[in-house]
Amino acid sequence: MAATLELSHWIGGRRQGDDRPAESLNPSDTRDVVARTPDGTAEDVDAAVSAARAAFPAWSEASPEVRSDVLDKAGSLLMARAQEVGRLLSREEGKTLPEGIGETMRAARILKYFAGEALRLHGQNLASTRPGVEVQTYRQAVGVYGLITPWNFPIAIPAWKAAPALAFGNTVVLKPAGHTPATAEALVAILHEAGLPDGVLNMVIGRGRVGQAMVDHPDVDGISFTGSQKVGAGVAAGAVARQARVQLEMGGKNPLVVLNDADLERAVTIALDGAFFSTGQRCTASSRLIVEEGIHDTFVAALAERVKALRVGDALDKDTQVGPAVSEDQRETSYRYIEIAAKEGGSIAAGGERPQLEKPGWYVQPTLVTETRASMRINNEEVFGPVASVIRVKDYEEALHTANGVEFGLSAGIATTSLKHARDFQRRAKAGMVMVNLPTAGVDYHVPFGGIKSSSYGPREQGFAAAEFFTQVKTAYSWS
Ligand SMILES: NC(=O)C1=CN([C@@H]2O[C@H](COP(=O)(O)OP(=O)(O)OC[C@H]3O[C@@H](n4cnc5c(N)ncnc54)[C@H](OP(=O)(O)O)[C@@H]3O)[C@@H](O)[C@H]2O)C=CC1
Ligand SMILES: O=C(O)CCC(=O)C(=O)O
Repeated sequence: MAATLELSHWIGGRRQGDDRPAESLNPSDTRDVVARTPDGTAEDVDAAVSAARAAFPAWSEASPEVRSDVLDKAGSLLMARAQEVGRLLSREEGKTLPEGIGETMRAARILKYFAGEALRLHGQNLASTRPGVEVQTYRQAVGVYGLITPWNFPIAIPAWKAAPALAFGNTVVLKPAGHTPATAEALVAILHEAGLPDGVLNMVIGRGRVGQAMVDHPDVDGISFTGSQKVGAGVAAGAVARQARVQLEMGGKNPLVVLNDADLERAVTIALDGAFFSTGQRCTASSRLIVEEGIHDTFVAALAERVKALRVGDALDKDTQVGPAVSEDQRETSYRYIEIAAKEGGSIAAGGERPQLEKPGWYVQPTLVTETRASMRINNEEVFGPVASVIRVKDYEEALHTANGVEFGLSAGIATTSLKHARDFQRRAKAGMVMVNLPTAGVDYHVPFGGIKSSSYGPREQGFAAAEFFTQVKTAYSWS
């Protein structure tokens, strides 16, 4: 069994906190303690915010080249260690090793992308309505950002929040998810190794109260949060009450529409990927498969066969296609929804049972529930596990109506060979991201990411859009 890591907070450029009452466990084998960690308090948050505030003037006024170089170097270091960090990620979170290494590479590329963006931050020059007057806009750093991140992308999400914050001259306090502190710590350590000055990036490890203390802290200028809708709502309320900036990325109940004219093989493959890979623990997962009746039976039969063939197992085994759920809670949520769906009239076409594996882990058998109705709970509430449901519809209009008929609006996909329907779906799907003949999950790192309705709140994350949240605009007038 690999060694247990002894982690500490990062405050003011140093590791601090050697009382470690909390543990993160390997979900593939719960006998394996991945890390022992402190359980941070409001005092730790206060110390981290003070360090971030003290570091802000020098960092925000440094040449953008300095910030760019640090991010670029950190990206290179992370790429060089992608195997090692990816293995740690898979051991701690439970996604398969190729998924863990892939996510680590994605984080490295995000760091490099924002190294470039640091140099591209720009404003505008406008003609004034008054002759002889010039108007310019600038984007400037805001101050101290609190980042609250989830466990399902334990390195990519901290990277895509921290990299733009740092690139544009802000300083940061990161609170990683309680289930995955070790992976986040690897990122923070690499950024320091790359030359990040003390106090620019701080990390306080601990449970939800650490996040709450950041939301309530009067010297935190903005909060970026990814996680559940329930916690997100409280984060927004707390931040808005004291006029802090806030950005939330929350759940999804993402539809994949499959039309009669779809390429069957492609439709099945994208449904399998979108619904079950990464153990279905993606806010972009294709959890509702909305299938036109002419292709319904063939599609369901072909997909059920592929779902049954998925190999569930230890995330680090080379044959594993679906790793465990991150925690006992997440495993039980999946089985609870399978039971609810069956009680409400759904039929289990694949999975449903508990896998019998030797290792004590939080495994879930990938499950396909068919014959469901749009009104059922399985089609309205986020499960966040390898569970997908099928809704049969009579035509495209009913499919679109069903796809749009939930409170979420993150990602939506369609499998079709009809240009007309593809373009119409792109226009009319009520979602922040629309995919044609592609899985709803698995997005690029250099373009905006986010949803509408209850899925997201505030400015978009990632790509060029990240400057909106992590800078403030100043308008300058001059006459000469
Ligand atoms: N949109 C997405 O990508 C994600 C969605 N989810 C959804 O959320 C469900 C539950 O997952 P869970 O991990 O419990 O998600 P949470 O929303 O509880 O956790 C997300 C982050 O918020 C922190 N947090 C918890 N309570 C507070 C609080 N009161 N104030 C500030 N921060 C807080 C968590 O800390 P800690 O981990 O220490 O509790 C974690 O860092 C999942 O089943 C899924 O439906 C989950 C993860 C990602
Ligand atoms: O689908 C993706 O690539 C990103 C998903 C994501 O951000 C999430 O699940 O939190």
